[in-house]
Amino acid sequence: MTQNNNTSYAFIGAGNMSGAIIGGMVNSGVEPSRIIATNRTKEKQQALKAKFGITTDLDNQEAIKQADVVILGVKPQMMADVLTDLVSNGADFSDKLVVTVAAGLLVKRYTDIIGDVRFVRCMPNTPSLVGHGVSGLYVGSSQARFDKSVIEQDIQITTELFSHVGATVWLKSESEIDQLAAVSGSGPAYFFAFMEAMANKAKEFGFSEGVANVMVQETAIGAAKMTFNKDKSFAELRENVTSPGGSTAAALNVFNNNNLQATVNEALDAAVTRAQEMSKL
Ligand SMILES: NC(=O)C1=CN([C@@H]2O[C@H](COP(=O)(O)OP(=O)(O)OC[C@H]3O[C@@H](n4cnc5c(N)ncnc54)[C@H](OP(=O)(O)O)[C@@H]3O)[C@@H](O)[C@H]2O)C=CC1
Ligand SMILES: O=C(O)[C@@H]1CCC=N1
Repeated sequence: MTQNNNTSYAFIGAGNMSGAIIGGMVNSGVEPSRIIATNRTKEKQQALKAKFGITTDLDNQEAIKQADVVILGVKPQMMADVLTDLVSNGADFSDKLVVTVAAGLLVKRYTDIIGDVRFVRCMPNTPSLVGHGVSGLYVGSSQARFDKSVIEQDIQITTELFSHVGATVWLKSESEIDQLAAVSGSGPAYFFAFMEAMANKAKEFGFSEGVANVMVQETAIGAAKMTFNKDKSFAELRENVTSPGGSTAAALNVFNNNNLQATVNEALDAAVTRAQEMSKL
């Protein structure tokens, strides 16, 4: 099975992450009738149906039956129970490509429950919704039992799927997923936290909430867009804003005196450590 205009997708668990991927897929032109989503509570499903026109009226078993690619989008803590329940109720993954987006769960944890099926681990991020996602991808070593051509096809199908919502990065070892997650998986939250802090200070200066938000939003998107100019590194772009002895230099000195790089290093290391801990739970 190569991905084509008929490939169908079932998202099991339609929360924040699945919703972002589904939205990004539909926005990039994937036919909504090829996308099924299930969720434990019905409100989120109904919202996705209303917004994107996808199919949401099937239960997990029927959704899996009808799909070529099954995307597992429940919380890591729930994954084993959800899969055990599916298998004990007869779910058959043998002709499916199964893709998980959960953090901190090793491939073996899945294949121990659902068997040695065709399997890809993905670490996406929520900017998938707006076509600027980053998806780290890893084909499990248990895939060694499949023909090289099957694995290559699965790599192609998954690359095409996640290319609909942004950039794809194939990883050579499963441990790299935790590192990629610390950068791009969790990364949007770091930028949101920084934006929140800047907007709070702008309001403290006396700007209205609306003006504070616009200043921060436009600055963030403008700065991000400028980094796609391949002629200039992040450091050069920073230097271009920073007049020697000027006000930007005064602000950056505060960040540096508070060890910005060391703080970022410590935060990303903490994310990796937590993902590693989760994989052992
Ligand atoms: N959010 C992010 O930025 C990222 C998340 N991830 C991964 O994505 C996964 C989902 O995270 P996120 O979307 O944030 O979490 P959410 O809680 O938003 O989504 C999980 C969804 O799964 C549903 N669910 C639970 N049990 C079942 C079931 N038996 N059948 C169908 N649906 C079920 C929940 O329903 P209910 O409405 O009842 O709670 C919920 O809507 C996690 O494994 C996380 O590690 C990966 C990268 C980034
Ligand atoms: O916080 C989490 O566990 C997931 C992984 C990356 C983003 N959200």
